[in-house]
Amino acid sequence: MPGKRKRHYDVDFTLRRVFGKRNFRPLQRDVIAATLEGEDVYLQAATSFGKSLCYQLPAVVDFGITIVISPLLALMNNQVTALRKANIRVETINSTTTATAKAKITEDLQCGHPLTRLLYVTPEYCQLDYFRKLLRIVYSQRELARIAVDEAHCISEWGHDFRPSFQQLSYFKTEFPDVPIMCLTATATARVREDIIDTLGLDSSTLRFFKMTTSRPNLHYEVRFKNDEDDHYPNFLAWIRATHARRASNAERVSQLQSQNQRTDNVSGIIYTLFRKDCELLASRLRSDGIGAKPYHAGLPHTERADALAGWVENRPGYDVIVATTAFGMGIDKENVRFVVHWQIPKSFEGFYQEAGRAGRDGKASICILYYGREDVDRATQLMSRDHAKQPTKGAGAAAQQQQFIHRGQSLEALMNYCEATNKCRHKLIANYFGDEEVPPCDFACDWCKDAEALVKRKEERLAPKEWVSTQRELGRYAVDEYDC
Ligand SMILES: Nc1ncnc2c1ncn2[C@@H]1O[C@H](COP(=O)(O)OP(=O)(O)OP(=O)(O)O)[C@@H](O)[C@H]1O
Repeated sequence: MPGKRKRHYDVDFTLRRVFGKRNFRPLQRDVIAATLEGEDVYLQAATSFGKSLCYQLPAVVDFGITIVISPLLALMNNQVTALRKANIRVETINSTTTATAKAKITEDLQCGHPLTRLLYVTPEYCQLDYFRKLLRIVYSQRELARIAVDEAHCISEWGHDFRPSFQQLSYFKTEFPDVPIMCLTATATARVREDIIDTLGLDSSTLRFFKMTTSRPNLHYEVRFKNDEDDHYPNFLAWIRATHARRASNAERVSQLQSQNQRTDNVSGIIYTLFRKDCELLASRLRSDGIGAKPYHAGLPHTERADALAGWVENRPGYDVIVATTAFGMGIDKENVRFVVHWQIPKSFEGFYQEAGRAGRDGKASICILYYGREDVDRATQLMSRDHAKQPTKGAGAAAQQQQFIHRGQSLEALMNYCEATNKCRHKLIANYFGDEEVPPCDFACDWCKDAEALVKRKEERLAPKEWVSTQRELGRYAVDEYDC
């Protein structure tokens, strides 16, 4: 119910009974208490911290309905499936919702006292007059409990260009000033934070601000150097085969997996590529080498994508590795992802951290490998310029888009510096980028801490010289016009 509240909620009981968890993780309880008291909340915490619980649990214990604004279809469907398993009344309206299901949800909202506890929608849906009318009915009955904006960094990253609906989310504070808002993200620099707060119309003097470390100590970060002259596929294939062999030779691990009804030959992972072409090619190459791999990109039919995601989430044979463009993964919670590989430098630092963050969500050691070649930095830059060229050059949003383009360039440059760095722990480099105050632990969990000298040597041996790359660039060698992404 909107407004400042003081009511007793048995959150520990609900945590155990409904969500099946024994204890809160550090600060989850405080975040939950703040939103239940009717405060606006900003929560920034590492990937896999457990941010979703911070709005899901209040939605279950509190009166009224929680509207969750989520940017991606797969993410919504993933969360809805998980919540339904816990018998929580949750719905989603998106392009995959059937007309019958939509009519039922509408009816539930129209009565003003919805039985639905959580409703997942896109920012685009929040713009529809029809939906806003329904929200006003619920609000008039004091049953609009809270608004949660998941993956809130998308407001800043996408809202200025291809998803302008994010910019319209200030509607909630204007129309329902006493309904608490919670925004959640794993990846926001100080500038992005300000942008989020500003766009949502939140008052920073009263906003409850929770910012935790971005550190993921169980992730092992590694940069592998490459150049255009060499195919790095054999390097990856050798690595994954060695991983399979290691697992098969560990009798204890094999019997543990068997007792849990898990396949012993399933090393679940994701490979991110910048281009659709690479994505399909790589998946088929892996399959022909006996590794169960499926492609996933926005150009594939919805049914094929849904099948790839479902097979991978369920650990089905033949679906161990997803080869995806960035259309995959944000917010997806699959616990046993043992590796995330970037086939070339991703387009932004935030994207890199988010995607790497799909690994090791069960807390077990997992590896994040980034194949870095200087030639690819040029390709990523060109891709960005190509996206930018599609934006209108005049009109109200043009200046903001120009600014956004500059920020994207800075983010890519920061990632390039991360890859080139041979003088600092990778966990520390990530923490620096996101402005963490704490120094992250790294127990030999990065290539620099493991063996700095060997890292320097590999870099010298494998990267193309800067001068050579710049000459090739001038010759237009790295044009990406033929790529679809
Ligand atoms: N208190 C808890 N005890 C045990 N497990 C928890 C707890 N809170 C959350 N989890 C589990 O942690 C995992 C990650 O949670 P969640 O998906 O909410 O992460 P997130 O912070 O949104 O991460 P990302 O930003 O990467 O999407 C989930 O499997 C969730 O069930």
